[in-house]
Amino acid sequence: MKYSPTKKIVIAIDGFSSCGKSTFAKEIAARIGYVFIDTGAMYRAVTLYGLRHGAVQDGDVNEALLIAMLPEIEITFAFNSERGASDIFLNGENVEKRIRSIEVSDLVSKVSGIAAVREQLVRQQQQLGRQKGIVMDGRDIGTVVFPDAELKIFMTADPAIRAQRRYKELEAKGEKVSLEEVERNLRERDHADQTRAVSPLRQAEDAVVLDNSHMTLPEQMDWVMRRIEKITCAPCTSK
Ligand SMILES: Nc1ncnc2c1ncn2[C@@H]1O[C@H](COP(=O)(O)OP(=O)(O)O)[C@@H](O)[C@H]1O
Ligand SMILES: Nc1ccn([C@@H]2O[C@H](COP(=O)(O)OP(=O)(O)O)[C@@H](O)[C@H]2O)c(=O)n1
Repeated sequence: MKYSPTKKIVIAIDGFSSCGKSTFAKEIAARIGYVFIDTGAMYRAVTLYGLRHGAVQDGDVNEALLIAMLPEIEITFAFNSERGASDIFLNGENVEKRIRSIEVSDLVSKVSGIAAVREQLVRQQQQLGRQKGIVMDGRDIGTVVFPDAELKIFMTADPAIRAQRRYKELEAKGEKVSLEEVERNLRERDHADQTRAVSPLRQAEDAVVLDNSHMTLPEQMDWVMRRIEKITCAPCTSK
């Protein structure tokens, strides 16, 4: 059936690591012609910058140094038609692949716990979504970035299934990493993201929970399109 909306909305997708938020958000955006923004990529890009410029070293983050570097960091997006999603650029360089390494994954939750980093990125995220028609995924989208989002989804999946999915993805990309390392990274990040002082990962009160442990992407799409249509097409169906 053709999707004929009468209004544009903001769709906020939050949840645990590697449960399929970006895959889902990308598919939704393609289906209804929205912009998709992966906010995790933004925290990863700041982490990569810190690693390259000595503010993130030996598994630790020099907060003062990284904060001083923030004005030098420019993050932009450009649509990549081959991937069907936007690639992320760090000061003009396409870092879409670089930011997915286990080295960045191991440090990103330390960087994302810094209030000044969050302030800068949240401001940019709010700008990107000011005209609506956006699907954004992350950890604090429904709680902090867009507390008034019309549709909020909180995603989760069995931790062993999530680790297996991410492991398969990294293995296919040729990254030398073990399943144990991936599991450990997921566990540590989920813990750090849920317990940090600033904007911790939590389910917004008005979010709908989606556990996709045993769901395929087409099943998820049926689930979400019913909800999107209800919100964006309500006036037309009541005529
Ligand atoms: N419903 C699903 N069933 C099986 N695998 C999935 C599903 N959704 C996503 N995946 C796979 O799981 C991995 C993590 O997905 P991703 O979208 O990157 O998660 P997140 O954005 O939550 O970190 C990817 O390899 C993706 O292809
Ligand atoms: N809105 C967001 C998005 C990500 N993050 C941080 O960035 C990290 C990487 O996010 P991600 O979405 O790329 O992680 P994956 O689920 O893809 O592994 C998370 O573990 C969080 O520490 C955040 O704090 N707030």
